[in-house]
This record gives sequence, structure tokens and C-alpha cells, in this order.
Amino acid sequence: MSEQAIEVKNLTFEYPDTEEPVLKNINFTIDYGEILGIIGPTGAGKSTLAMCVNGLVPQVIQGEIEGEIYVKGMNVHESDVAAMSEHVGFVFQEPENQLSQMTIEEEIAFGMGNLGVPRDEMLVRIKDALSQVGLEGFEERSPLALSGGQQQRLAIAAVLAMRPTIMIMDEPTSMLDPKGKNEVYDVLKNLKAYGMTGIIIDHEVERIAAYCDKVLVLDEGEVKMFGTTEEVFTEIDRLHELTLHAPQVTEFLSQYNRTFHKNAALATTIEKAVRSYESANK
Ligand SMILES: Nc1ncnc2c1ncn2[C@@H]1O[C@H](COP(=O)(O)OP(=O)(O)OP(=O)(O)O)[C@@H](O)[C@H]1O
Repeated sequence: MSEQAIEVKNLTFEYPDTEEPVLKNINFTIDYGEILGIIGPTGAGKSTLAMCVNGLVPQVIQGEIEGEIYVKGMNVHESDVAAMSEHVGFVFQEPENQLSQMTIEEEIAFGMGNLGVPRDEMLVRIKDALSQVGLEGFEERSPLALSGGQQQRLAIAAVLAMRPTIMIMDEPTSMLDPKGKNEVYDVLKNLKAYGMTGIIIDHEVERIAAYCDKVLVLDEGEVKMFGTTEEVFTEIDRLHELTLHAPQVTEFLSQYNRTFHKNAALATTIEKAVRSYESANK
């Protein structure tokens, strides 16, 4: 097995009708079991980058590509999209656009059918996937008779049943209400506990801070920051220069240090921030 789950080397990509590349000399790696969060302003190239990793760009959505991408040591450009779908699952923004079948069971079976999974094995995987996303017993229901959060969990279950090593999620909760967002993130937390490797694009930095191991900041097609979640989110001035912000707790601690001449460590989650604030006050 290759050392890294994903390796992107000198990736540059241009759509046929864009005047300059939308991705410019991108380099990063993700180890097995790591979750990478990608953040950046709208139009930065986040979705395009995610679709390069599973080969959708440029094999289905065409354009001019340079550089190399390796997934589990396989060169993505030399593998077709169908073959890649065995290794890389993709969950999109809008749940209903990913659902096409009459029942939930058929919905989950659909992707597996394309991979040639035998019927007996399918039944086992359907049960397993539904239980992982908390939709046990819903097999015969119509996907349309689900809430937005449930539909997105179903879309995740359909991907999980294909047993990919890597999951890519492009703003999977942006169309959901707060309850739906929490439902989906609860599922994602479980996947992380299982050791899933993943990429998640989300504008909500609190979610990224709580869930991701590494963060990549993309702006105008360039990697502006890349590092562990702590490394990236504690560079507050740099984030502000890029018109982004750190999680609210990190912003709070930074402002607190500045205002009261304190030296609290810039934590990125509430749990760590409480401890940091307490130590700064001792
Ligand atoms: N199919 C396409 N053909 C031509 N240009 C495209 C295509 N898809 C995206 N673009 C352009 O490429 C650039 C990057 O788009 P992309 O969707 O990857 O950005 P993004 O960071 O995901 O944005 P958002 O946060 O709004 O989803 C944008 O300027 C966009 O207009």
C-alpha cells in the first residue's frame, strides 16, 4: 500500500471557457485515516479540486489538466471514473439530486449494481449502511419521503455501501437546516471513528475545526495555507487577509489576548478554549 491515501502534485486545471487556470500548481497529501477540510471564498476552485481527485474532472467535465493525482497509489488520470468510484465516494451538495430510485433499498443497491456486487452481499451491505447512518428499517420507503438531513444521510449510505476507502463531500450540509446539519455531522463523526479518509468542503469553520485533521485554504485557484487544523486556524491575521475567519472561539481568544494583554493559547474548539482561557487567568 502506498504511504499516502491522496497525493496531488503540481495540479493545474483550466476549463475550456475560462481565460486562466482555475487551479494553479496545487500540491498536498492526505494520509490514510485523515480528514482534510477545504475552505476558501466562493469561486476559489474547491469543487473543481474535489472533482479532480476522483477523475470527474477532466474525464466527464472536460478541460486542460497538468500535474498528477494519486489515490491509493493509483494515477487517477490513467483510471476511468467508474473504476475510481470503487475507491472514492462522492457526496454532493443537494441531497435530492443524488437520489433517483423508487425505494431506499434500491437507492443503495444502485451504485453497488454498477460495481457488480452479488445480490446476497448487497443485502448485507444495505443493512449495514442504513445502520451506520441511522436509517434502519427504512428500506421500503421512498427517498422522497425523507427530510433533507435524512436524504443526505441516505446519499452517504449509498456511497458507504460501495465501501470506498476515501469519501469526498462537497458542502454536504449547505442545503440543510440546523437539525439536518447536525444529523449529517453526527454520521460523519462516526465515519471518522471508523478511520475513513476524507475530504470535506464546508464554509462553516467551526464544523471543519471540530471534524478535520488538516485544512487547506484555497483562494483564486491557489493553495494559500495548508497544515493541521490548529496550524491553519491559529494564523488569524493571515485568514483575515484572505477575507476568511477562524472559528469563533479562536477569534475570541485572540481578541481577548489583544484587549487584556493576555497570553491564552489559541484553541480551535470550545473544549480546548475553555481550558486555555482558564490557564490564562490563573
Ligand atoms: N463547468 C465549468 N465550466 C467553466 N467554468 C467553470 C465550471 N465550473 C466552475 N467553473 C469556474 O471555475 C471557478 C471555480 O469554481 P468552483 O465551483 O470549483 O469554485 P468553488 O470554490 O467550489 O465555489 P463555491 O464555494 O461557490 O462552490 C469559478 O470561477 C467557476 O465559475
